[in-house]
Amino acid sequence: MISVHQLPLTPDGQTPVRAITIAGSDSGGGAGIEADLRTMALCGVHATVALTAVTVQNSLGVSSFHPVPPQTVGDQIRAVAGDIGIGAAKTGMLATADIIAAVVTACEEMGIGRDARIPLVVDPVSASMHGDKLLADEAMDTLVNRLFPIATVVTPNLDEVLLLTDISVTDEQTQRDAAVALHAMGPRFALVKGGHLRTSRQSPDVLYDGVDFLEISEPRFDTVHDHGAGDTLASAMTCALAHGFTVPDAVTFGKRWVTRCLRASYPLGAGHGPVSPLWRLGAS
Ligand SMILES: Nc1ncnc2c1ncn2[C@@H]1O[C@H](COP(=O)(O)OP(=O)(O)OP(=O)(O)O)[C@@H](O)[C@H]1O
Ligand SMILES: Cc1ncc(COP(=O)(O)O)c(N)n1
Repeated sequence: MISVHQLPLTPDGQTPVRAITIAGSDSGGGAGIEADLRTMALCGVHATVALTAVTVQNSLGVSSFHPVPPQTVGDQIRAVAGDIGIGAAKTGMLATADIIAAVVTACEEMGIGRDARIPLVVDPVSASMHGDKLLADEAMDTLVNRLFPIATVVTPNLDEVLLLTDISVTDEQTQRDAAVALHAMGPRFALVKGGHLRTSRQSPDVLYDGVDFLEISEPRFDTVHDHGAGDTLASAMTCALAHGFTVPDAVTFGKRWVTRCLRASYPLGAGHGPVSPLWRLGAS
């Protein structure tokens, strides 16, 4: 039975497991790299970073963003993987086609990807929860043609599923159909998140490996404070992979983790507050 307390914390003075998040910064501290750093720290993982973009963002939305030069994004991955070493990698907001291409090149060089030593979780972030674009329209093809084929697992939400596959997920069957269509794009596993399936009292996520489906379901919370849920799930999965879990076990761990973080989410600003891993510190 996988529990949210399962990942071991490292004793003082010893080097913990390491992971990298390749993602954008959220100035409001709810999603993006800031969410990844919180979850990774509280999963006992030393988080390293390849920053892809600076967003101007708060609880009400994203007003603008500024991409980091693609060469600098790739060089951050090379610098970290070549010295510190990483057990697993995660991508979030990638902003432009040129950044995606630079990430793919650096991952291939450093042994990151589905057929390499270091597993790669790809959260194909296309827009914020407020509907503000975080990926250039023309970058979708590069995401699918270059990044998906090297992904260990892709984790789209239902809006991203619609953009990627033209499938509108409304029930279990269409969620499975979408997982099959996404798997055909090249990742080893496709995870279709059911967070936006508001008709259900559950929040079912479906994982597909080309043969078997695994449905991982937890209770649904009626809350508007769910900012950063997707990043938190993907980061927790990345931590579990860095600790040596299989992909199905990492997804099960990540799902339990994000559910616990949704239970602990809090209001912030006038809009959507963030999911919170701070419960792990023992406050609630
Ligand atoms: N209201 C909710 N109650 C329970 N679980 C939820 C809820 N909303 C989302 N989840 C779960 O949280 C995880 C993230 O799902 P979601 O579909 O919200 O991703 P996302 O839209 O990419 O998140 P983000 O808001 O960070 O972009 C999934 O495991 C999903 O099932
Ligand atoms: C930098 C960055 N990365 C990802 C998200 C998606 O998160 P959400 O869907 O909760 O807005 C975001 N808003 N900002």
